[in-house]
Amino acid sequence: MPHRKELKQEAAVRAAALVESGMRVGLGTGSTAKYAILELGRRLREGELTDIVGVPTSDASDTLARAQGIEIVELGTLELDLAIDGADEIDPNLDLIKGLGGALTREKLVELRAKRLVIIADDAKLVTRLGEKAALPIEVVRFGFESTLARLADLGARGTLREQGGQAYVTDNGNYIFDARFGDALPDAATLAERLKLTPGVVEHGLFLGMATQAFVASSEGVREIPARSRTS
Ligand SMILES: O=C[C@H](O)[C@H](O)[C@H](O)COP(=O)(O)O
Repeated sequence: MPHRKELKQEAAVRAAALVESGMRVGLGTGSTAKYAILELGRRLREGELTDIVGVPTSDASDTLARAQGIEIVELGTLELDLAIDGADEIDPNLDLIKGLGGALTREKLVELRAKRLVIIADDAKLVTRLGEKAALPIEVVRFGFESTLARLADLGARGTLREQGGQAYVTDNGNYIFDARFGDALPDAATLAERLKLTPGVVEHGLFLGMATQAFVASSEGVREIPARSRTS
């Protein structure tokens, strides 16, 4: 039976095959997106691809992509042909929870500029309802974060401020992350997403609704393509 790492790699290779010479590509973050960046590097080195530029969604992906010889450009107002990224949960509509790797804000900024968002994952990420397994990461500014967490509690969020090495985890943007739970699954994800955006102190949340256009999900039976659909946001 293939290891999770191999499944992630298989899904990533399928998505990276969609990249053509001359494309502008959003580069995701995490243990699955890493394989897509490595595969793009391989394709460039072996002459299968030329002239692509990448917009990374984290400092880690920026460093990895540069090491792979991918030309990096600023997001600015660029329109991207394609973005490839992992996810923490994928529901049957291709709505997602993202941000376990802490990169949700830049991921959303980059992936909203992409004509297509291709999600890569192993089958452990598939859920019937968002929030079944993963907490919802919410990025909050550090200033007065206690009062922001109190506002989130008023919305029904229970959870913890993310830590790393005994210290509060700090994102590439200098903020904290609150990993929120809302009971057994999220209530209405669209309503929750709106409320979170209206909460002072919240920078971004990990609900990616109507954004993914396609997914490659790997299991021991192979890679299943969840076909393209149009974006609604
Ligand atoms: O902030 C991190 C991202 O949203 C990742 O894409 C997500 O956490 C999935 O990561 P992984 O592929 O490591 O499971």
